[in-house]
Amino acid sequence: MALLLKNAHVVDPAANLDGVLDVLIDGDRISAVGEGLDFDGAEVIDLTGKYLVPGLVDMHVHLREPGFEHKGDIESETAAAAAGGFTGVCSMPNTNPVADNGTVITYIKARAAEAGHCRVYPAGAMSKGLKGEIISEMGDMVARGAVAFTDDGRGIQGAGMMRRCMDYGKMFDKVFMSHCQDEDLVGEGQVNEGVASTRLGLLGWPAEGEELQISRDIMLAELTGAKLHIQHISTARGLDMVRAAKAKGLPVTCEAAPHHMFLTEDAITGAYETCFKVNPPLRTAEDAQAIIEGVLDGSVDAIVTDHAPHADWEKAREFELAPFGMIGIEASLALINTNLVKTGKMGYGKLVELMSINPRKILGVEPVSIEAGSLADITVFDADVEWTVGEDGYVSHAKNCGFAGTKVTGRATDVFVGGKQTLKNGAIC
Ligand SMILES: NC(=O)N[C@@H](CC(=O)O)C(=O)O
Ligand SMILES: [Zn+2]
Ligand SMILES: [Zn+2]
Repeated sequence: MALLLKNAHVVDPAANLDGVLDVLIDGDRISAVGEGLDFDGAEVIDLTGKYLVPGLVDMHVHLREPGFEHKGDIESETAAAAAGGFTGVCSMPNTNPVADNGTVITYIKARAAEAGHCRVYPAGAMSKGLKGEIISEMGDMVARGAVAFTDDGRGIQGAGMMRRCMDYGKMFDKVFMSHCQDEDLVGEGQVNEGVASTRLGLLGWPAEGEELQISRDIMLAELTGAKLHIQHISTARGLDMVRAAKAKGLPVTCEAAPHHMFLTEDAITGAYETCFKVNPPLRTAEDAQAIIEGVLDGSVDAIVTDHAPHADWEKAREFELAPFGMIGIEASLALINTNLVKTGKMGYGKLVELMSINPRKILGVEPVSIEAGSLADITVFDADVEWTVGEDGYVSHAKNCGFAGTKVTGRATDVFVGGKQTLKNGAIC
């Protein structure tokens, strides 16, 4: 049956739209956009007062399945994505078995289709077992639907190996996404090296441990001609390197997570606050400010969450023993709305670029826009509703959110994926 979405405030810079319109969906595609649309037999959904945008995509998410279902699984974490307003996510390969071959990619896609909450665009590992030694089965993974390569969870340590991955893999025309961490320099680092590590008596994870690999990978992208995307960028200097690469015309993009913009190392007041243990670590206030400025000036291409579910018992340990990572996919839209849009720093058009248009572009997946013929992947949100992160629990299997208790404004109400509703009035369908 056709669906007629009435009276929403449509924002889509790609289609040059910013105003109240109706959207007609027929099957999995949008069939008309305009004022006062009518369609015989269509189910009508009134969206007066709400924003309607091309479906949001979070290009950095850990779904944990296969292998770490005690943290979360494809069903629970894609449902959390829908609750957060996302129509698609890019899944990271640090599962067990690692997503380093076509069979695992096929498994992830099949489980995601079965769950039906959002699209999953799987990233395949660059190296077998994320060991940084042998190139993964890149061609086989691409043939089964992998959209990008990354060893996320770790970085490729050897520059020669990274070069070989890029040289070999660039024939598939996919982006190389880099988790930048020089393991020899970072060692057992727990929190940002400097004031936080000194104050807490924890080993430091220096900014240089990230920046060295950002700089290396930019040089290797130039050497090989491969497309490079820097993951979860967290330092001012790292971002300047990306800026310089872009100015040179290199195919380099980067992403940033809300926790590296709106939380700093100062949030960690005790050695048991493991919800703030993330990789790369929360940095200084100056770094966080620089990342926000990068988002506003276009140096940061995409907002991601690096949604990283962990079990309570894994996080309820001493800082050194707890795993790195926090969840974030249910709060991301609200955090950006609250801190960047409602404060007047940017508009919804920019939000759509950062959370919808650019992620699809970087991943090379079919673009979506609010116009006839486009896939009907659509996010609808209430920009003014106030709520507190975590107060009603999470749809995610995990609770390790560094923003728990934060008052925010704005929340997704309805999500459509290929014309099928996956979130209805804030409830998972
Ligand atoms: N970011 C994190 O702190 N953790 C991620 C790994 C990663 O993204 O590098 C995880 O898999 O838990
Ligand atoms: Zn990472
Ligand atoms: Zn990650």
